[in-house]
Amino acid sequence: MSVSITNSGVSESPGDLFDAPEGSALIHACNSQGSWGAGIAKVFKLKLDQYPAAYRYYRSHCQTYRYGVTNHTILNLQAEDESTIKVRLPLGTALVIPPQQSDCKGGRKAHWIICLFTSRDYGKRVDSPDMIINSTHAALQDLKSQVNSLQNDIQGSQKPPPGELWSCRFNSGLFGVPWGKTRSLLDNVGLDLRVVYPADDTKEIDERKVS
Ligand SMILES: Nc1ncnc2c1ncn2[C@@H]1O[C@H](COP(=O)(O)OP(=O)(O)OC[C@H]2O[C@H](OP(=O)(O)O)[C@H](O)[C@@H]2O)[C@@H](O)[C@H]1O
Repeated sequence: MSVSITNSGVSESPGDLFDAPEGSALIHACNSQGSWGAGIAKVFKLKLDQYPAAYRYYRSHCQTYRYGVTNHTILNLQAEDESTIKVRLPLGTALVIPPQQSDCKGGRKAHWIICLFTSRDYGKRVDSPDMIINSTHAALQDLKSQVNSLQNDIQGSQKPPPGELWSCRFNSGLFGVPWGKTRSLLDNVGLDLRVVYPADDTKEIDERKVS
């Protein structure tokens, strides 16, 4: 039985991320290497007829950090004290890609694409679950600050801010992080967000909560 689970501004229900309404933002987890090679990212890329410009935008963003080492300080949530960790940008940040004109042709929906940089690498070299949680926490704080600026700057900007924020159960697939860990961060970041998951992903949130 599918249950819509709501906690603060986060709701969960079966659905397809790409069914998000016109003008909404699609959130997914990304690596810093500029690869949308598998998982839901691959669906984004395979929907290349839908988001080619957004992919190029993400990839060029990663390439600006490829050679220079630009440090970014994030909280180490596993430490007792408020200790921090130095990581390389764009890890621990969010890239908010406005709808790209060339992606919206032929009646295709205009979607914002939000890339949360939660692991530096992917595949066998993916970061540890603890490290992914630290980067996710930092990236969500960054996203909240950017969404607030976009919403406060309506007069100044050309584009309306993102409508609804839709997300998949990011980090829980190829990045191998139990969904409950990421969901706990979403519950505490203070963003209104709709999480959708494939109908066959029948694990309820409580089953995914980790001790
Ligand atoms: N249409 C849809 N609507 C809603 N939910 C959907 C869906 N299709 C699948 N899902 C679910 O969305 C969750 C995340 O699934 P993923 O494994 O993709 O993402 P992740 O966040 O764990 O890992 C990120 C790395 O995976 C990629 O691949 P590469 O690294 O490029 O090789 C990236 O690039 C990153 O690096 C899983 O629960 C899927 O069931």
